[in-house]
Amino acid sequence: MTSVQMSVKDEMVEQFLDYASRGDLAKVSTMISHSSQLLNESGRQGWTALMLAARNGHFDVVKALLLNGCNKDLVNKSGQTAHDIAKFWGHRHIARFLSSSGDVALQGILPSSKSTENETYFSREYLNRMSDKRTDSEWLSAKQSSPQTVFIVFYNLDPFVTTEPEEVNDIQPKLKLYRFGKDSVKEVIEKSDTVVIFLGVEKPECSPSSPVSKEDGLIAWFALNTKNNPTESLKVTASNSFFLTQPMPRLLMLNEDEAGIVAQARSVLAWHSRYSFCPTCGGKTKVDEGGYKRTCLTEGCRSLQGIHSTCYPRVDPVVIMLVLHPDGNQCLLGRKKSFPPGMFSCLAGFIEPGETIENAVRREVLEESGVAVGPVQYVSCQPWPMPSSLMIGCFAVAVSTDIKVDENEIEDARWFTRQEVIDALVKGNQAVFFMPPTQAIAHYLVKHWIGINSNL
Ligand SMILES: NC(=O)C1=CN([C@@H]2O[C@H](COP(=O)(O)OP(=O)(O)OC[C@H]3O[C@@H](n4cnc5c(N)ncnc54)[C@H](OP(=O)(O)O)[C@@H]3O)[C@@H](O)[C@H]2O)C=CC1
Ligand SMILES: [Mg+2]
Ligand SMILES: [Mg+2]
Ligand SMILES: [Mg+2]
Ligand SMILES: [Zn+2]
Repeated sequence: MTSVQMSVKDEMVEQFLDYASRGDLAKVSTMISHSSQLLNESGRQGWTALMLAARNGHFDVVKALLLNGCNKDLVNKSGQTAHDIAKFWGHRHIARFLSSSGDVALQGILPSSKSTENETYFSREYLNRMSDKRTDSEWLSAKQSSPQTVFIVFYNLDPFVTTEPEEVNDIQPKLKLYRFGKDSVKEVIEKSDTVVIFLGVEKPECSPSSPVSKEDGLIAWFALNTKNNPTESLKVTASNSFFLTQPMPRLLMLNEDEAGIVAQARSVLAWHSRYSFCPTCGGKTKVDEGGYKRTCLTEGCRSLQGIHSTCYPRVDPVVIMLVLHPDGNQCLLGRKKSFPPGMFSCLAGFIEPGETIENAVRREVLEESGVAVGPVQYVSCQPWPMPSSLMIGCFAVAVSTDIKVDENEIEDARWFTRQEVIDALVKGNQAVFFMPPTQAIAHYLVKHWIGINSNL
């Protein structure tokens, strides 16, 4: 670097520190937008802009510097942080603000947390689960023999579906679950490898046109799964009907009501297919409570004492997060090797035992992208029956912005501007990159961020 270049840079730093010291928010913001490196520069005695603003009580400037990602832990030549300086000079509100780890400033990036329950694909409850009926074996067997009862059938966890007649010629026809009556599945139910579970009863408001049952007015639904191809034994009348192999992405082609039913049925049936024996002693188990419990048959087995957590279907919590840049105008998206070329999505990861949602978000983002995260805000969730995850969707604000990808887990991660994201949502795969389909919570999170921040 020549001495001329050095002095230009030094002059810029001096200017920046002077504006911060005088509390000139507009000038400070303009200079940061041109050169974010200024944020952590220091002048005489190692004083940074944050220290000078804190010294002179300029709260707005302190906030803006933190929002833009400056390091509040730097010390001057006397070993003081900006927090120490604010405290010494009696600016208690600034000291408090700095000691709250700057999260308050970063919270400004997040939308206000109105608690609205947002519906996602796989989350609609078409059935009332009526868990109290699961232990009423008489009621359950009466319902299994009722002509109004609906059975849905899975073969190795693939549901039997039919195409809507008028949509057969569409490029992507909508799929419907094939609704069997008791006589059509009788033979399959009798096979020893078949597992039958009770799903619930139709909510009257969801299915006003359905006939009501003679006994108690309730239309019950059951699901069954078999490991041997049951096609020969099933009585099917519709022509365009088949087992839906390759669940992803084809499970996303169901209507919203039925997607919710599949989320419930597939996850519980997947649990049965993976936990054939007692996980504690390896002994045989019996299916109880309408398919919602497997009880070990070995006398004295530890699984029968205390908390019976191995006896009930499991759900794996997964965090999925849209990480927002401290400038509020970019978001972090990544891609796994297995994604179709050009697709980027939110980062995601399994929550580990003994971990909060917020800490799992911070750990997974750091592991996969090298980006450090501050505040985290829950947005919405989505059951994901592949086989039994609950996707917990969050916004998170980055406190560092350099990316270092963990190539074992993902192939690439990048900051995308709001405009690039809008283009991807509007133009689909004609844009620089494309997003997962609308049914994925990743898509929902991105759209929610754009919607919330747009001035439209
Ligand atoms: N709905 C949506 O929009 C999206 C849904 N998802 C879903 O979220 C889930 C998790 O995302 P992902 O990024 O893969 O998670 P992670 O980042 O946690 O990485 C998963 C890998 O970690 C290992 N692993 C560690 N702990 C577990 C555990 N408790 N259960 C299973 N695997 C574990 C597995 O390795 P190994 O297999 O070698 O044992 C697995 O391949 C996936 O099921 C994915 O389908 C992801 C993105 C979007
Ligand atoms: Mg991970
Ligand atoms: Mg991951
Ligand atoms: Mg993980
Ligand atoms: Zn056991």
